[in-house]
Amino acid sequence: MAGFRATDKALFPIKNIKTVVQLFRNQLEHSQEPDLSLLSIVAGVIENSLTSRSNLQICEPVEHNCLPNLDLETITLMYSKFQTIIKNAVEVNKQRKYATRELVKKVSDVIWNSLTRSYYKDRAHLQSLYSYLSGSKLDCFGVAFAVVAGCQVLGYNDVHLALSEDHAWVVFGENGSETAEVTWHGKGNEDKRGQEIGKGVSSRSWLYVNNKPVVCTRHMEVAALVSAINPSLNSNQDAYEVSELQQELLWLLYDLGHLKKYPMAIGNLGDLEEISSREGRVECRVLFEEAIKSSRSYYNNQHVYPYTYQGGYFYRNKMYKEAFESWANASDVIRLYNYSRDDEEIYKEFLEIANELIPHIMKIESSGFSANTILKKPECFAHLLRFYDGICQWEEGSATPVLHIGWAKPLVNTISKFDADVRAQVNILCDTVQDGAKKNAGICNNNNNNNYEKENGAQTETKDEKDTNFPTIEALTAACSEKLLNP
Ligand SMILES: CC1(C)CN=C(N2CCN(c3ncnc4sc(CC(F)F)cc34)CC2)S1
Repeated sequence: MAGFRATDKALFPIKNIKTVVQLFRNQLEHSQEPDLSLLSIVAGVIENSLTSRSNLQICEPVEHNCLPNLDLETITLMYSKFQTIIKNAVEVNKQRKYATRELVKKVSDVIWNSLTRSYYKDRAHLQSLYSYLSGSKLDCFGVAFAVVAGCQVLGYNDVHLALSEDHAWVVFGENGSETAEVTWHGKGNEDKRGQEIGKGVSSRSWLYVNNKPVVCTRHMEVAALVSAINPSLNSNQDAYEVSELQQELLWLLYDLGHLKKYPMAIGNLGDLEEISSREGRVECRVLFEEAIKSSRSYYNNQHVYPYTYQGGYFYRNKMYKEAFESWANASDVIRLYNYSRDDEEIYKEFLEIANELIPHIMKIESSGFSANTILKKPECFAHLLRFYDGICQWEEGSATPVLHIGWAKPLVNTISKFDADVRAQVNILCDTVQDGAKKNAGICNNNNNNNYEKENGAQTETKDEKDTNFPTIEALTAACSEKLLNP
């Protein structure tokens, strides 16, 4: 059983970050299960008190990492309140070892029906049990987390959090073989709570990551609540103590091995390290590489965010060739999915890369001041083609279109910045067509006569002599723009 033990209570009143980390360490290293409701309440109290308007007190510089007084009374009251809400609402059949779909749905209903009627769901700081217990508000992730914490209170340790890159649900039963929706997703969509995770069309959408979600252990659920800590004070400032606490807790979880199978949490830690790196720790660049390795090792390389974490890092550090490669790798992931209306988040990600970040880079690079400009590098052109090709292939076979005229101008603008002699050095190789995975007519084959069948997208490599068998880049560009202009 989990629990708020004497060794934990002895740490109160908690006055600094070091002691909060100690509480998490006690919970994580103790043989029993870490107590999700206790840790979520503690993290939530700290976050909300340091990011709420009311508390813009200037911390005593002496302590520097000063925290609001976390006294035992406050935490115990909320901890008991959550236990009472759950235990009073759900009678437990002691004989059952595993949760049933009815039980999971019942816990989801208890949380769902106790939420404030209507509130701005995308607001920050709505992810913790503190938010639920003090304001009856939770965001989409927060509802799923609260359901898992509720099932832990009832003793069902088979119920675990399953995470895609933009959604959360639960697994339960023997070997976690059952799945259930427990929260909503996106705006204006009917919630599917109680249903098992789609086997149909939706399962081929990015939202369900081709059935390769991060299925959490209890310890990884602690990593999820820590990852969900939101230090933002407003749209351009963070509360220093909150992000420092998040960084310390992520390093604790990293050292204990609980981030190994959690690419996004590793990426979060990489972002925090880029902002303020810790002595004696690996460079943030290594963390972004580890997140990619984790996705490749455990999730069949079906996750996009590890590459956009890395691409964002390269972009911010003016490493544009490397950024192009990361984004092309992200595009190689998305090309095998079918775009569905639930995939807005990743659509916006690719739209920003294609129509904001890449054009910005092209503008800088063609301003003529950069000596060793990427415009002379055929591998940069190759990465860009692979990036655009992946988005085109993403659209192919999808019920919902991806591209529209708004994509065409920046795309053609970008491609035309590379001189013919640079473009000529890019050799487009075609994979043999394989069965099974998403087949597609690449952006180039419907407009030229060569057998430009491709599976998993066009491979490109730089080659010095021009190879006449392959489509000229003009044909490719024409194909691109023709496809864009007449979808
Ligand atoms: C490269 C980016 C644009 C930067 N931040 C990104 N994030 C992606 C989402 N984030 C996450 N970080 C840890 N765990 C999770 S679980 C989840 C889905 C939600 F519905 F539960 C999201 C998410 C953190 C921030 S992707």
